[in-house]
Amino acid sequence: MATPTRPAPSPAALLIYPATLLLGSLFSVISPVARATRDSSLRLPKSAAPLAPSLAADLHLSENPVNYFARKNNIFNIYFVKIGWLWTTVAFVSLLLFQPAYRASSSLSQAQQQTRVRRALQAFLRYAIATTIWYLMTQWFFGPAIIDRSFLVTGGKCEEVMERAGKMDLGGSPSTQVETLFSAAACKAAGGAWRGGHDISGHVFMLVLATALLAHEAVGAGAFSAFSASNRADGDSARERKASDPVVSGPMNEEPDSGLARKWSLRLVWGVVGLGWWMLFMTAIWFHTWLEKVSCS
Ligand SMILES: CCCCCCCCCCCCCCCC(=O)SCCNC(=O)CCNC(=O)[C@H](O)C(C)(C)COP(=O)(O)O
Ligand SMILES: Nc1ncnc2c1ncn2[C@@H]1O[C@H](COP(=O)(O)O)[C@@H](OP(=O)(O)O)[C@H]1O
Repeated sequence: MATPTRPAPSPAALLIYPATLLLGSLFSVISPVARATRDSSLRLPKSAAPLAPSLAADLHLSENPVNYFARKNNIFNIYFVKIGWLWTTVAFVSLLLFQPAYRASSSLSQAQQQTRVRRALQAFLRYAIATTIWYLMTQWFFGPAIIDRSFLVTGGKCEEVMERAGKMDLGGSPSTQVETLFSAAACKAAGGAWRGGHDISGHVFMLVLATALLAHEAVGAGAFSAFSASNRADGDSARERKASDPVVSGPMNEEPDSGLARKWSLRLVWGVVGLGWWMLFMTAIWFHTWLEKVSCS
């Protein structure tokens, strides 16, 4: 029997992201609570309010809205999303350390050990690529991040700071000035308003990337463990197989895994994925325009 070492999750599963954004956006339009929050807290011209939640975000008007998740200072935003890549990294490392699919051990044949090391390296490469993409899109791209640059290219600017820059010399090197004016974080820190352009949601981008990466890895690692367990239960037929067959790189003759760490690492990963999905849904309801949300998923 061939061993399904890493069943690939179906690409159709990715449809959950556009579906989530669509559902959140619909909810934001039809929910009386969402409408009431917008109408009372935005204090924007009535015609502009439903179309411009990101404008409200810029103006810091969503600090005490009715719904807890519509607040920028909600605990999940501060301690989970704002340091989301750290959570992603911790969850990913726990998979690599504790899932039998990646863990080499002395009780395995050499061929099996090599297979696991190769698998772990491939997983790390996937993580490194995702980390690089996240970094370039949201943190730094030879200066301002790609999301910030796309905002500027589409006509956005840091309004208050631009005005002040017109009145006085900012000092420093030319690159310091560019950093000061052209990144969303620097603009908001300087008390400016990041307004006018197409503001792709960094939250949506990061949450989609992180949850897809972790879920993809967890499905493979979980299936490997389940297969391993079912093979151990079926001991007689497993013993009939050739333990040293290097082609069959599956887990049928492998050591019993250290159950607790394996279970908890999967729980951590699915916890991060679940909370990530929930925060994505909240962003879809309370923040950004339709186009800004959809353009980064
Ligand atoms: C060319 C090949 C290079 C290979 C490089 C590979 C690197 C591999 C390993 C390197 C280890 C990196 C470890 C990263 C550790 C971290 O977790 S970084 C610190 C944590 N920081 C975050 O998680 C920040 C997450 N937040 C954001 O990105 C933003 O807040 C946001 C969610 C995008 C929202 O943006 P706002 O402006 O706040 O709206
Ligand atoms: N689910 C969520 N919960 C709380 N705040 C959110 C959020 N999604 C987006 N925001 C806030 O909305 C603003 C735009 O975020 P983004 O462009 O990343 O989607 C950010 O404000 P701040 O930059 O003032 O923190 C961010 O913190």
